[in-house]
Amino acid sequence: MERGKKAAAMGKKGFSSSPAMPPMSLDQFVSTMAPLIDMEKEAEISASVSSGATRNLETAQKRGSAIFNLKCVDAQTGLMGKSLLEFQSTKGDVLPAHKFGIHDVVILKPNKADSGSAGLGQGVVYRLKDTSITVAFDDMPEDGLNSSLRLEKVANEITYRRMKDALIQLSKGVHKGPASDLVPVLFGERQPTVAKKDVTFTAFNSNLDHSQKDAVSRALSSKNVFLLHGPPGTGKTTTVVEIILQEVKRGSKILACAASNIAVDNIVERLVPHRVKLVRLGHPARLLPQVLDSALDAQVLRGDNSSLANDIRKEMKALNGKLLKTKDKNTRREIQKELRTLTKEERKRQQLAVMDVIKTADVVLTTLTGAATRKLDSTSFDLVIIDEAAQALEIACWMPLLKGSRCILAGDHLQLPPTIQSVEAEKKGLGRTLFERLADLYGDEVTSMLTVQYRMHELIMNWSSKELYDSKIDAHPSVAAHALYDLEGANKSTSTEATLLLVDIAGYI
Ligand SMILES: Nc1ncnc2c1ncn2[C@@H]1O[C@H](COP(=O)(O)OP(=O)(O)OP(=O)(O)O)[C@@H](O)[C@H]1O
Repeated sequence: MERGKKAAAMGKKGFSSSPAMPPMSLDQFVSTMAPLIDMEKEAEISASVSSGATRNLETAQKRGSAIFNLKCVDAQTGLMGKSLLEFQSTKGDVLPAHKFGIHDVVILKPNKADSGSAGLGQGVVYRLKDTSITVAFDDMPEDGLNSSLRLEKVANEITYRRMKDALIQLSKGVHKGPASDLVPVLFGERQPTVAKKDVTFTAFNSNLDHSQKDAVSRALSSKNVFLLHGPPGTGKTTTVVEIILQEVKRGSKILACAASNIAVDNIVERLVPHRVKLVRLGHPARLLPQVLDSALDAQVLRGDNSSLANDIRKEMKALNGKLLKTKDKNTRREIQKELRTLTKEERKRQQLAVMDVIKTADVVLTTLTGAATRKLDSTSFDLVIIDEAAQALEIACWMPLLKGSRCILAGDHLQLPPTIQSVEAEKKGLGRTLFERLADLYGDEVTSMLTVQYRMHELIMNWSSKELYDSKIDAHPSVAAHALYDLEGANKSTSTEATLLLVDIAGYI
């Protein structure tokens, strides 16, 4: 909401929410961001246990970043070979107060283990109820499950390492590689360009409104960068999906990302009915059940190389059995040699299986952090699309951007900014997004704003339209006058008839 206030106070200067800042050079960006990423990492670490500052378990428990006195009540294999372990409290029905969330990375330890001790396994929170927590582990922890246990939340250091790596790549100057022509445009050293002829297209979605069609056409014409500015409910994701479909039709290979897993899954779900060749990268515990079929792990399991790897594993199991029974030194040496060869072959087959899937996909979808996976090291893309770009740190956007020669960012920098833990890093500019920076740098030249909203009554819309969007937003007739009592099962009454009630809360908070 801070953004809204800021923009309103500034007198509606179009799509920029902050005073125009001088363009930032690549060198300035690198030198400003490096210490800010460290500050943010420290802030996150101090809010978790296991790695870094907070070694005091009592404090961790009070803060909710460790849950003690757990028992394992169920162990199942699922989610493409992952082990799903369910834990409940040994001390009562409801788990103690905690701050664990779905998708958090956690370590399982014996209840009484020292704070610095190695855990029984590391996994990802898959399901959370008042009375239990289910964690997905890559491998079943070998022992210790029958004793009293605890879970510790781990700071997600991989994200910071990957952001730092992207910064290092940028600092070296990106003269080669897929993004070599894009980087100078995104730092104002070279002007953005567009196709000489207007691009016409036949829409897959016949309901697109005029602002959505115009945005798709401009996106298709852009040669390096395009900003899709989507105020609330104006069909930003609907438009992103249309752009992806049009680009696939043109033969582009696309990397589509967003900061959150849910936003990525949202795009996957909308592409699947169009039978696009796509793959969703990411830990299966973090994906919506309805997109699991598109997951890399699921597709790898269906591939030829994967079944070969499976055969090899069976062969290795048999050889290991033989090894246990054999006493003769020469025979043992022979078996061990064969096992080493098979291990290499199995790893190669696994890698080939992954590469096959990625190579044949027209659209690869993942989170921004996921785009830095080694699995994509040798893959480049014609287009990188980032949804929710105004809620993502700029440095996080660079993880996918370094893999492509063109980019489209979709978002609304007049809504909530990215969440930042370190107050100091925020003050020093970590939260200034690439979307906002490019909107300041190039404005209308690279931006289209969607102007029809499909979500709210026009009375609700009018305030934000007037204060933030230059009164350019219209309510679609299907929602412009819809009221609560129009909902199925709702009765007409004074409270369902009112559309907008302003309550003065002065004195209440
Ligand atoms: N051209 C259209 N005709 C009819 N309905 C539409 C159209 N475009 C979008 N919608 C509907 O409007 C709603 C919002 O669309 P979408 O999720 O694409 O918007 P968004 O801008 O990404 O949303 P958010 O504000 O949550 O970011 C959806 O229910 C979608 O089906």
